[in-house]
Amino acid sequence: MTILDKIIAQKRLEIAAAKSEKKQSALEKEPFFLRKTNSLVSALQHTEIPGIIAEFKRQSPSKGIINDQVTAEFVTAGYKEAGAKALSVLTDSMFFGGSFDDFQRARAANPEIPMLRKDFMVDPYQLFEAKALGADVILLIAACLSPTEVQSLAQTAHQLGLEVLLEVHNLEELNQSLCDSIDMVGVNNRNLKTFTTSLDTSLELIEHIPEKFVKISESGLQDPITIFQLFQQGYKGFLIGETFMKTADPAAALRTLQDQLHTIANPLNTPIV
Ligand SMILES: O=P(O)(O)OC[C@@H](O)[C@@H](O)c1c[nH]c2ccccc12
Repeated sequence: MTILDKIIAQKRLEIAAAKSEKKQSALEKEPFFLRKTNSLVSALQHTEIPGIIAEFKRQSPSKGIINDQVTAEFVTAGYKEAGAKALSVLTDSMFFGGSFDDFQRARAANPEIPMLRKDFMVDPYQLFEAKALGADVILLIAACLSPTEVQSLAQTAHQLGLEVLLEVHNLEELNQSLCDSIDMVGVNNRNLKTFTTSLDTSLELIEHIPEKFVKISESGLQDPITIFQLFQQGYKGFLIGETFMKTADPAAALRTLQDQLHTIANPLNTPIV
């Protein structure tokens, strides 16, 4: 059993429990359910420097605890202030230490920015949950869904006004799971079996992703020059968690990266004396 299998098995148990506690019809009555969402596609489409999607991530199966000293509202408000184009907040508790509470606190602190509910989505009920939490975007991971499931979850997400980010790790997943109902393709540089990250994944897959999808590179990103190279290859968004979260002040780490990206994009923009 791979770690992904374990995560999905646990997720199905959690979903069954959640359904018996709160019906889908009750989720539809929650205050955020009818909220108009913020578009990640529009936020990334016309960006002149790499668009950073800054993630709030307390822990991961590969690294254990990354940061347990900070709150979601403090970090995400700092991320926005530092120039993040969007936020990603983990809601999986068992493996990533996230929670609905983290998501809601981040949402309340940042009403105007696109927010991704980062979790393992396998059931339409979770899309209703995402909407009720105030999410704008959901993630569908090709490695744990059949192509038919990707398509039907993506369609339901669209009916709820949520945008869809499809995550792939290799060409096979890309070819099998890509469909018209998704908005963005995220290439995950992390191999889910070995947990190692290789940016070659992003470099190799880019030419196979049709023009119309906004492209996002995910995981293991740190170096501004590399991020800029991927941007020049066609990636608009960059999903970054650990690089920021492993520091005492994640928003300050993002600010440094944003400054470096601006300098690379505009090297002559130094004051003339
Ligand atoms: O912390 P990193 O290496 O910057 O990676 C962020 C993000 O890409 C990663 O958390 C992630 C990508 N896809 C996922 C799916 C589930 C949980 C987490 C993830």
